[in-house]
Amino acid sequence: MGAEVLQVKGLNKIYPGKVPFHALHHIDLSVAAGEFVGIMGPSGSGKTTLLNVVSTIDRPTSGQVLLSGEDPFRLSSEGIARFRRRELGFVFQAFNLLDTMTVRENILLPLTLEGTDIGEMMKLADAMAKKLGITGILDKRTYEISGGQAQRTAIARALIHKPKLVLADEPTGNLDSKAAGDVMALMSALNKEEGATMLLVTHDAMAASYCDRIVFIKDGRTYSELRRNDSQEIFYQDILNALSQLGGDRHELSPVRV
Ligand SMILES: Nc1ncnc2c1ncn2[C@@H]1O[C@H](COP(=O)(O)OP(=O)(O)OP(=O)(O)O)[C@@H](O)[C@H]1O
Repeated sequence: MGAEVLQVKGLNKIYPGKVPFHALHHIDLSVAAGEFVGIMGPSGSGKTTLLNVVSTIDRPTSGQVLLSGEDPFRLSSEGIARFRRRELGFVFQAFNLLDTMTVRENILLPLTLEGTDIGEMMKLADAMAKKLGITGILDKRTYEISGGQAQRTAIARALIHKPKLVLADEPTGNLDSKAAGDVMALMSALNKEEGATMLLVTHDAMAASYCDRIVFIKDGRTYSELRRNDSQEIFYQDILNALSQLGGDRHELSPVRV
């Protein structure tokens, strides 16, 4: 593990409104280079809010978010957009692929936007597709592929430009358990082999058990933390125990969103 890729310091987020809502209270969180960290907590605890602020989609009310020591919120709005495109990779529950494009074109999107040389792009796409086991579908359109293949495509797109940090919001939320396990195993392999630093939000203890460390949040505050020391099976049990201590009813901790 290297230097810290992400440092969140004393982060507060208050949603303004007739009745302002204090969604995050003084969050401190660090993610080291090469780490794979999961964020878990009951529904409404602030996980998406935290991910939105870390990903520069939303601004902190106070406190700091540093990515490799740099505060992106000091940039102009155009600068923030460029920073997000270059330095971050995103994987969403709904895949967010462009369905007028092929799998290859989707994977290449971050490089196309940077104007990378075409020959270089093709080489990178082929190498990334091989790692994710999607070489055979590179010329298909996204409506011709399965959910698991769509998420692998999204992961390839998130990693192709070697971002500093990959942010994943419920990446297994739309997948059956077999496809979810395959996708998490691939994310874990890319984390280990490529040294990709990853931050994952999930309700799913199975998905979380692929992480190195889980940070639990409750009511907008960090509540506890678990590190994986033993086998994945033991870590999975530890996560289930921590979730039951965290409280919330079964529905709130269920992987099914309504
Ligand atoms: N734009 C907004 N304006 C006002 N309140 C908001 C806004 N977005 C979220 N909230 C509130 O902030 C709290 C945290 O929401 P957030 O979506 O971050 O929770 P979460 O842990 O991701 O929940 P879930 O697991 O259900 O997605 C909730 O009480 C929510 O109602």
